[in-house]
Amino acid sequence: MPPGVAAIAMEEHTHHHGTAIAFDAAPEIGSNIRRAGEDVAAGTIVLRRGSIVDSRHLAMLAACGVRQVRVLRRLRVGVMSTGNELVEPGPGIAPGLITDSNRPMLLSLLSSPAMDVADLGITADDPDRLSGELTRASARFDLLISTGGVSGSEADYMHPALLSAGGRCRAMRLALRPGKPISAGSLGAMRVICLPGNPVAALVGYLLFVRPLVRRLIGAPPGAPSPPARTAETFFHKLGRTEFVPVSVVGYADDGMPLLRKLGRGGSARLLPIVQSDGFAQIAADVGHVPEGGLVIYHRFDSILQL
Ligand SMILES: Nc1nc2c(c(=O)[nH]1)N[C@H]1C(S)=C(S)[C@@H](COP(=O)(O)OP(=O)(O)OC[C@H]3O[C@@H](n4cnc5c(N)ncnc54)[C@H](O)[C@@H]3O)O[C@H]1N2
Ligand code: MOO
Repeated sequence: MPPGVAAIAMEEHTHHHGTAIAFDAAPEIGSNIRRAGEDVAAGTIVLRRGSIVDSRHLAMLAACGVRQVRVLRRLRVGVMSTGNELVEPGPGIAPGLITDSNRPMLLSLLSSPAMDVADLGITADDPDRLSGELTRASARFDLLISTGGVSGSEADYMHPALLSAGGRCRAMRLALRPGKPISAGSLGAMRVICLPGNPVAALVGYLLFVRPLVRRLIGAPPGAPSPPARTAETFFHKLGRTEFVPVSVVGYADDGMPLLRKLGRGGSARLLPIVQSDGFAQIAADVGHVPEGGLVIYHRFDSILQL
């Protein structure tokens, strides 16, 4: 800015007459001038310790001429599928086999600049191999997420494998549908969450247990609670387990809340309803059928699938 300039007028609001310039209107003193330090005065705190650095902060740091900041190291997370029946996605599949859909889902759910997420592939239902994988993983990761092998039948080995590797583990049956069987524990400093194998059960387990834990470990504040919504029809529900059902928004109630309709027959192994729906409705364990117009919690996929 040349010294002594009091205001800037836009060229299109002026007229040239030879070497003279006429203004359409007298410019206000200071107009169209950005003064050094106007946005950030010297001494302003632009980023506090403990902040999650996102794109806005990167712009600010760059604008302040900062080339490096100290950050926490990334959380190291391993994702493993278990099951003899599992194969990698690809065209065609032999009878009796199942394509591994949990791993791509979890790897995507966990992708974040705050984390280094490693794909540990598929491990067979073999207690020694699982235990070996867990031991190797404990030297590399802060957190291991597995799916499959937790429902407690003879061929479910996550719980025994974690114990035989020298870890701690609790096998639980939660009042949750889908997502009843789940195990959790640790091996050395590595935390372990063993989600059920059924894909929708794995997703619900991720949302309820993995996501909050990961947010805490990377220093992010707890996610905002999901809001209530109203049912557009009766939601039949058996007492005893909190249920997550795929729903679509079909309109808005008089009070402005979304009106939800169930997406056909859900189920813990069925991916199509969750792809065709907008989110999950959560019906509490101690609530029976929810009548038309009744309240449920509505977890929108477009917010809960982000970390
Ligand atoms: N004896 C019992 N059996 C089962 C119980 C129970 O309480 N007692 N609970 C049922 C419920 S509920 C669920 S959920 C499942 C979860 O069991 P597991 O974690 O042991 O899972 P798997 O048997 O390994 O797999 C279940 C189902 O999901 C398929 N699967 C596994 N991994 C994947 C993957 N990565 N991608 C796609 N699909 C996967 C697997 O092939 C099975 O079909 O247990 C019930 N049984
Ligand atoms: O409860 Mo399991 O998690 O339905 O399928």
